[in-house]
Amino acid sequence: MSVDILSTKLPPGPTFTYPNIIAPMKETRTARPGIITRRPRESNKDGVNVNISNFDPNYIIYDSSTDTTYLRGRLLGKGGFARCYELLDLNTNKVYAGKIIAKSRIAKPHQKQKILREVELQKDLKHKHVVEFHSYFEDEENVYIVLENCNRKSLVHMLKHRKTLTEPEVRYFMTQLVEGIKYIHRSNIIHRDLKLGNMLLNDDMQLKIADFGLATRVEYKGEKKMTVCGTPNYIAPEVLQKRGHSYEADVWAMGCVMYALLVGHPPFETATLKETYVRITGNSFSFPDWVSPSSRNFIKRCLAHEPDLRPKLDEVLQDEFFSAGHMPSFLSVSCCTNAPRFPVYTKFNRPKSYVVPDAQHDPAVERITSPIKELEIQPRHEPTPTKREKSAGMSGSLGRNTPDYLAPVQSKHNGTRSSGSEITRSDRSDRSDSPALRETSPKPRSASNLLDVLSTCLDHMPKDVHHNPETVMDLTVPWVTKWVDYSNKYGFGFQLANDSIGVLFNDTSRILLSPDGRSIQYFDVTGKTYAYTTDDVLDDLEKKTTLLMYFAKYMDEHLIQGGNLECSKDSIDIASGPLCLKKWFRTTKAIVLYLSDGTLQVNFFDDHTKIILSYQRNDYFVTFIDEERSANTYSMVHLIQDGCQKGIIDRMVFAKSMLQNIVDIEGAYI
Ligand SMILES: Nc1ncnc2c1ncn2[C@@H]1O[C@H](COP(=O)(O)OP(=O)(O)OP(=O)(O)O)[C@@H](O)[C@H]1O
Repeated sequence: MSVDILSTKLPPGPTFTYPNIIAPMKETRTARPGIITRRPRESNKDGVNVNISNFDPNYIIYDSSTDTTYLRGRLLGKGGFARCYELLDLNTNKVYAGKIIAKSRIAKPHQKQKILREVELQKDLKHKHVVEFHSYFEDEENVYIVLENCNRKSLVHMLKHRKTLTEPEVRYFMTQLVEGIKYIHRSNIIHRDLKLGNMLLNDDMQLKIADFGLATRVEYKGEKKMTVCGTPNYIAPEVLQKRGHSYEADVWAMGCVMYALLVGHPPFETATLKETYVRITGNSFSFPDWVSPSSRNFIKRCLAHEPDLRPKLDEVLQDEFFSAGHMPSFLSVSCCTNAPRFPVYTKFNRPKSYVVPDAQHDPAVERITSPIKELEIQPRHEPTPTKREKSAGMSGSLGRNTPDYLAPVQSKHNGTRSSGSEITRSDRSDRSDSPALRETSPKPRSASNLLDVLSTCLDHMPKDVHHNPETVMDLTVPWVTKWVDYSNKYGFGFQLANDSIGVLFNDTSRILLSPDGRSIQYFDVTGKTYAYTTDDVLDDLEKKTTLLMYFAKYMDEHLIQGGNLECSKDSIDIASGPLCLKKWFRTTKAIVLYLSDGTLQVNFFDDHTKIILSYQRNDYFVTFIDEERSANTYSMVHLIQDGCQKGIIDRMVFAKSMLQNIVDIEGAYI
């Protein structure tokens, strides 16, 4: 809670005149249950989902001045005067934060004054780092201030869980705080109560400066304010000493906020107010060892005893603290409780200028002037033959192109293998008599080869089996663990089992964030690849990189992994580059995902089961993820021999028709 400290001992500040803030108050009343004629909707016109179960249909608040009915929802917090609740506007279905102040609590004139000042100063402010004012009204019992909803609480709550924040997080919040204060000062307002509790967070982890209850307007250039107000731990020495203060008092508080975020408590905090004030006026504070030199320097600059020596807000973002070191482009809400893992950052040498040859196809790379590193996509090549393959006389693509077990499959297909006989490894070495297969199967990872193998498997496996075939353990299956289809606007986001995250944009370019979250690869529409780090994003790829981060954040916060299928983080890069989603499409039944290593995944909409067909360790496998999200992988060799349940076979048949589509559309060599 903020307090007008020492206010009883000091002469009052400039007299507050009732500002012409709101049109003369019209009659308002709290509506009674039963007057709602419109059923709350589950989403508003911005497409934002509203959880209507959070709102009490029996608690209705009515603003007759605008004929707006609100439902009261969850309690967001309590202050000295106010209780703040989520309010659902039934006209627009938008959720706001409503500060509700009981009139019985604001009987004294200065209390009412505080509220009016807050409204007067905040009502015209519009900035992404300042809580937006929506409306103000009264009824017989309460005063209501309706504000932008910041439902991730405040930096106080975050610090309570986390104790201290990492330097990149502090850089992220401080940059936003500076932007917000710069705007407030440009509007001739001094906030005078900047502290962690007044730094609110919305769902996107954007900082929003709140609580203008102690703010004041500077009426003329050079005006000094005399009222002693603020929150003890954050109050500037010139305010305390009544020397007259101005915007610089906010810069001081900014230094206190940054110190608190890094160290866990404000710089002058002591057990008593008196001792705190002695420290503030004596400029006595120190840093624990772990605070970096650039953080210390910046905090020291903000905490200069003389206001004129503090940095000017227009310049602060050039301070080394902001200009060097990692600056996250977004923070996940999980940061409220757990420290994020940030990459180790390396700086690349940027060539001075570079223009992508036919950038006009790709708006986001129209003016690439500073690619960090251009990588040509290597033509897909076959892996070098293994020793075993060499000694077996197999070389290059021929040996690889015919997977071990296909010879017996083929011979069974040709009627040369007696039914029921066991398929063994030694059987499979007899592959030289399968030329047809070789001709139609140019690469083991190609869609056409997978299609052939799958067809053979389906043709020959026993159909009336009720038992589960032998499962394969210890296999790294590449698959899409999460996806989000935003192709009506941007593209298709996906997360792979190795934790890499990517987006297949509508313009056919692709972007991929490595599993450790450090490096990004961008594949433009012509197939050129650009590699850079999250710390050093190519200017012209900022938009797509930001979109990638939004997709990542969305999937992190809203989606659960589609099955319990473990995958080691670094184990599924393939010879031709990092694993990536190559194609996707939907049917009415399923979504079909085709990966760059030739893996086909089909996610069925009705029961959320999934089938994954992959080529691993020279064999083909079928992975089935059931309704309970539990995964089992079978070798196609075993399936041919032992069969499997009808449900799996049906899904394999469907996958086959999807694969046929891919081959028909894209050609055999995709
Ligand atoms: N826009 C908002 N969105 C979400 N929560 C909010 C919002 N505004 C305020 N709150 C919550 O409500 C609490 C009370 O609000 P606030 O501190 O402004 O009340 P107050 O009584 O005017 O404050 P003070 O005691 O600091 O004078 C805050 O601590 C915060 O948790």
